[in-house]
Amino acid sequence: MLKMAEVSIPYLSGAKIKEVLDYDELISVMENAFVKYSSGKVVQPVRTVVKVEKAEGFLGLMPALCEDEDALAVKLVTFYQHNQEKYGLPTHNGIVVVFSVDTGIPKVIMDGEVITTMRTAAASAVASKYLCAPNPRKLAILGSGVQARSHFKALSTLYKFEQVTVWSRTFNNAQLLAGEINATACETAEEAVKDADIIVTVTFSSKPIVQKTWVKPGCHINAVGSCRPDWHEIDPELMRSATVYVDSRAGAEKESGDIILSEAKVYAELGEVILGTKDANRDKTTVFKSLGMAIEDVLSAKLVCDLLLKTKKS
Ligand SMILES: NC(=O)C1=CN([C@@H]2O[C@H](COP(=O)(O)OP(=O)(O)OC[C@H]3O[C@@H](n4cnc5c(N)ncnc54)[C@H](O)[C@@H]3O)[C@@H](O)[C@H]2O)C=CC1
Ligand SMILES: O=C([O-])C1=[NH+]CCC1
Repeated sequence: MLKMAEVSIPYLSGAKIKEVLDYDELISVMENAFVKYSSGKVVQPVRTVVKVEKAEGFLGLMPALCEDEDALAVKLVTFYQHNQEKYGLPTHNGIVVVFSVDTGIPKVIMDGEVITTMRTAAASAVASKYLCAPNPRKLAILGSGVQARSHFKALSTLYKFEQVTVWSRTFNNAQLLAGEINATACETAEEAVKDADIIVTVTFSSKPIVQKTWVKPGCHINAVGSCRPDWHEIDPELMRSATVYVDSRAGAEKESGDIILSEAKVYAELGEVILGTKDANRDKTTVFKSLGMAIEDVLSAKLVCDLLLKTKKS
């Protein structure tokens, strides 16, 4: 067995990861991540976040261990909301470091951007699968960045939508995305969400972008932005009147402005619904408040290792 000083740690690029990951497989890996988390099989402290005042950015430290899955890793991720407009760079960047559970020696370092992009959308797909009413016809996407695109792809693996609408702060960006995915660009968020069966909120807004009176009763909302305690994307009235599901109660209580500012009650973790210990209120308006969990990254990274190491050997 090699000692740390003798190890040369391989690096897997985002391009390599993109070649091997697909949404079908990731959706089932995310389902397992939620189950393992909500059955107490995961050691995962709430994310440590360092604010980078100068750039209005944040660095998040996200470790997790799941002995059942022989998986120990940490994601280090930055979210710098002005990167795109200032530098033409992605707003989320990072790496995942995978360790041997047995020896604690780092095995692989890999890009964290592609994993973040894809696993977040796969997580929302799992939430939609369990929480939305049967046969959703209309999808509304609020936001037109990286997650807007990945959510469209992930949700399209589960559903054939008759109508997809896009709203973005800048109408031109909504049009651009709508052109790519054959959707309708809307001038207002109200118009976009009208009669939608599934709504995805994927912006950096710190103020609500969707109001209770605009949404069809019984719709399902994947609320994916607003990962700070003083940011929210969803109208507090809507939060209080919906059945609210989260990825992690501990994370939601500390990090989610949508929950903290509205004082909405969390009904269940998504993992509890999958386990069957909490109901999926499909006939009611449901919100899945996603903050992102380290175990999602850890199990995604394990999948990448399995796929790429297998590919290498054959
Ligand atoms: N829950 C989770 O696991 C994850 C959540 N996120 C969050 O999802 C959101 C979207 O992420 P990406 O698509 O990667 O970012 P992005 O930078 O690619 O896209 C952001 C979108 O938000 C819009 N936007 C920015 N400021 C806005 C404002 N004040 N009002 C309305 N729209 C605004 C931009 O125009 C753009 O359409 C972010 O809040 C991000 O932190 C991202 C990764 C994981
Ligand atoms: O889970 C994650 O990686 C993130 N959640 C919000 C910003 C990044």
